Amino acid sequence: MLKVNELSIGYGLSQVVHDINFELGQGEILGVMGRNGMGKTTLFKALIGLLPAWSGDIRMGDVVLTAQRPYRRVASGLAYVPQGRQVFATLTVEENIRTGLEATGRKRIPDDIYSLFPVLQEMRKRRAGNLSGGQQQQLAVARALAAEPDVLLLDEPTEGIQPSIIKDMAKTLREIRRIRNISILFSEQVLSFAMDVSDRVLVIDRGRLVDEMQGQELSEASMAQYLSV
Ligand SMILES: Nc1ncnc2c1ncn2[C@@H]1O[C@H](COP(=O)(O)OP(=O)(O)OP(=O)(O)O)[C@@H](O)[C@H]1O
Repeated sequence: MLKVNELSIGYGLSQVVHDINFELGQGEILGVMGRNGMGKTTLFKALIGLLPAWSGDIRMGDVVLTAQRPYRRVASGLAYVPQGRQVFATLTVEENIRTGLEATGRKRIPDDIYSLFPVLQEMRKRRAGNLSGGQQQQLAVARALAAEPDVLLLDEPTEGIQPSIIKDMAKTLREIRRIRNISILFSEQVLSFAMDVSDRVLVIDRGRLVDEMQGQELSEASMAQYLSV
């Protein structure tokens, strides 16, 4: 599916991500875990094309995405849920979901979106700015899924969300994978969430991938040195 080879990224003269290599399998849920400032957001922005790669490449199957604009990457099957959600506060829920259709040329919201997120159907005429944090996160995921991606990128999906809602979100991601059979890459610091959803986890430390674990190997003990637990 998504393949990242020797990827380096930075800002100005300062390099933040160093020579990252990984591959996301078909239908796999893969986590990138690390503390604040380790380079997770930088990596995700480069994957979707909001930041240029300094070197290395990003591929979807045989298609090289590295120099493509974000909308081209969406057309190639990537979709991105940014950290902090960034829904359009003054647009309605339904209008927000429709913005996810733009790169695809399709007009119809896929049928499974409102069954995955019934609360969004109830609130589809409300302005997104009036939704709770958890509902906005659902909306951001729904908007990304409207593009019918093969790979869903989620940057710190639990940030600012209540623990009870975090459990629901883990369940929803597994359900999305079951229904759509897509691959999911997420970044995280919340260990319980990663334990709930991941097939596998990569650990990022100062911009380098330093460890890899299967989901069942995740524990407070195995991750203590990498997270603030
Ligand atoms: N626009 C920028 N210009 C310069 N340096 C930046 C910029 N954005 C981030 N950085 C630096 O890059 C490093 C990695 O930041 P990044 O946001 O990717 O980390 P993160 O792991 O996503 O952390 P967080 O959980 O806080 O979002 C940090 O040292 C940060 O200060």
